[in-house]
This record gives sequence, structure tokens and C-alpha cells, in this order.
Amino acid sequence: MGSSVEQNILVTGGAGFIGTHTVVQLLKEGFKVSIIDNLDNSVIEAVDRVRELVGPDLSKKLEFNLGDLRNKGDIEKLFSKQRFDAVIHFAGLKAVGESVGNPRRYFDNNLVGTINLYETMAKYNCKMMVFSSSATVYGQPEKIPCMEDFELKAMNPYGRTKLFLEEIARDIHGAEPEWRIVLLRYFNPVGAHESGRIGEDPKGIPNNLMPYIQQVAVGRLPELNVYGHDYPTEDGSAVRDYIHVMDLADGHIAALRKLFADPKIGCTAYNLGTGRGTSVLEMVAAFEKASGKKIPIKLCPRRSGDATAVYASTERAEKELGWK
Ligand SMILES: NC(=O)c1ccc[n+]([C@@H]2O[C@H](COP(=O)([O-])OP(=O)(O)OC[C@H]3O[C@@H](n4cnc5c(N)ncnc54)[C@H](O)[C@@H]3O)[C@@H](O)[C@H]2O)c1
Ligand SMILES: O=c1ccn([C@@H]2O[C@H](COP(=O)(O)OP(=O)(O)O[C@H]3O[C@H](CO)[C@H](O)[C@H](O)[C@H]3O)[C@@H](O)[C@H]2O)c(=O)[nH]1
Repeated sequence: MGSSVEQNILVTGGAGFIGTHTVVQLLKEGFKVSIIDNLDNSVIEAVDRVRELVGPDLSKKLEFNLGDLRNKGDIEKLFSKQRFDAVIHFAGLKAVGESVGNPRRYFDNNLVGTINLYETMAKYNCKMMVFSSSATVYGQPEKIPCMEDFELKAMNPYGRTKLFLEEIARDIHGAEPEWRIVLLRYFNPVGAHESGRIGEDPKGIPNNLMPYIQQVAVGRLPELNVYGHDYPTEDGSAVRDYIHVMDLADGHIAALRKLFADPKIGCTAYNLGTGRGTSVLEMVAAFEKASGKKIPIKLCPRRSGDATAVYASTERAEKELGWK
């Protein structure tokens, strides 16, 4: 189903993991897309593969711009030559451990980049934004499932950039109510496009569970360290809400449609998760079953800063975005 009027969307960080999957869905839904990415954590081949997946006709509606949000001039160049109806803002750094060792890099990239983006959007009167937030803003939630109105607290510099950026969005909307901003709090994105042509391929040793399991499966790493087997959960391992990246991509389409359709949306946060908790050991078992490969594991102490169990309440996204 294409949209009746062709809307033009700027996608920051569109060459990355969630970005590429979302751009495929945007093009298929009839949107025109411009990506800005500095390729800090991605490769241009990923954009070539998006073109391959959508075919030559839809590819004509995709433009790639090499640029860095920390340089206001790079953003200005885009806005001065075309009108954008909305921005989906993925660009940012996301490695928790790295942010602890080098917080200034995170504040510079995530905060300065986003502030530059808001400034330029305001200048060109483009006031609709879908922002990549994270379940990390719930810290160690006192209750589960996490609901959007829970108290927010971040536990590391990366998490603080997401929390600050949520606060910045609420303040901008508070002062200039014409802004429409959707804050999407992703839980744990996993998986890849069904073609296998795009996906998550982090550089170096992965921090996250799924890419780590995948590297064990292909023999690049010898075994999976299971961090924590004495949590007060059914099997002792930690519980998360793993959401397929294609579902997440569709969540962005739903959020965009909501922005365009609802002048009263204001600045609203939505959880994007499945609402189901899965333990680390259950993930390993599910992967073994699906792939037919044995994943050797080593039971290790808890990883510092990890929560016991986090999963989403999906009620608000279901009710207001029509997304599940
Ligand atoms: N993947 C997750 O587990 C997860 C969970 C919650 C939230 N998020 C957030 O979602 C967003 C996308 O995550 P992802 O997994 O696709 O990450 P990713 O690293 O694959 O994609 C981010 C993209 O942004 C680009 N980028 C970074 N800084 C930039 C800058 N200053 N200017 C231009 N481009 C820049 C990178 O090169 C990369 O292509 C991030 O903001 C991340 O914090 C991710
Ligand atoms: O090699 C590994 C990697 C992870 N885990 C465990 O697997 C679970 C999930 O860990 P991930 O690192 O995959 O994901 P997190 O829940 O820690 O964090 C991710 O999701 C958060 C949102 O919930 C934030 O967005 C954060 O940036 C992002 O990395 C945790 O219990 C972790 O200890 C292992 O046992 N072994």
C-alpha cells in the first residue's frame, strides 16, 4: 500500500542496523527517503543492498548523503535543497561499555548531533520527528512490564544521552507546541531481513547477546558466556524482551503515520517490544532449535549494571499506533 501523497523523510543513521531495515519498509510504503550517515558504524554496501532489495524503481526514491550531524553544515546542505515532511533520527553511538570509558564522545555525538538537527529542522520549519530512544531509560525497573509513565533513570553515559534527549524533546515541545515528536523506546532488537542481505554485523567482538550467539554458531567464537545464572528468574538467567527488527521497522511506519495524522500527538513515548520476557538460556535453546547447531555455553558471574528482568507493556503502542 503506497501513501497517496509522496512524503519525503530524512533518515539519520539510515545505513545502520535498524535504519536499513526501516528504509526498506519506508520505500515499500511509498515514501521518498534521504539518508544522512557518517558511516561510523556502518558500510555503504548496506545501502547498496537496500537498493537491491527494493528494486530499481523504488531505488530512485532513495538518496544517500555522507555527512555528520555534528557538522551543522552537513545538515543545512540537505535542508536547503529539499523539503522534508519528517525526520526519523537513528544516528547515534550505542555501546554501553564504550560510553563508560569515553563519555565525552557520547555527549558530543549523541547530544550535539541531535541539537544541531533540531536547530536546522526549526529553521526550515520541519517539526515532526521520530526519535530512537531505548528501554535503557527505565534503568532497573521496579516492576515489569515497563509502562511508559514509569520513573526514568539511566545507569550509564549512553543511557543518559537517551534520557537527556528525551527531556530535550519534551522541553522543545513544551516551548513550541507545534512540534510533533514520537519517542520510540526499543527493547532488544534482533534478527534480520528475511533475504539475509542486510542484518546486524557489529565490528569486533559483539556486546549483545544475539550477535554473540551467531558468532559462536559460525565458529568465530568458541562459546557463549552466560552472564548470571543466579537471578531470581525461572532458570536463573536474565530476562529481556527481544523484538524482531522488521517489526521494529514497521513500528516506525506506524509512528510516522500517527505523526502525520494526529495534530495532538505532542511529544509522546511508546515502548516497542513484544511484551514477552525471554531468558538468556531460552534464547540459546531457541537458537539451537532453529539452526540445528549446538551453542556451547559457559556460566559466568552477572555482568555489572545488568537488570534482572525487563520487558515492555505494549498497550500504548497497540492502542495508539495500531502496532503489535
Ligand atoms: N540496536 C539496539 O540494541 C538499540 C536499542 C535501543 C536503542 N537503539 C538506538 O537506535 C538507533 C539505531 O541503532 P542501530 O542498532 O541501528 O545502530 P547502528 O550503529 O547500526 O546505526 C546507527 C547509524 O548512525 C550512524 N551515525 C552515528 N553517529 C552519527 C553522526 N554523528 N552523524 C551521522 N551518522 C551517524 C552510524 O554510522 C550508523 O550507521 C541508535 O540511536 C541506538 O542508540 C538501538
Ligand atoms: O555475551 C553475552 C551477551 C549478553 N548476555 C546477556 O544477555 C542479556 C541481553 O544483553 P544485551 O547486551 O544483548 O542487551 P541489554 O539488555 O543489556 O541492552 C540492550 O538493550 C537495552 C534496552 O533494553 C539498551 O538499548 C542497550 O543499549 C542494548 O545494548 C543480558 O542479560 C546479558 O547479560 C550474555 O549472557 N552473554
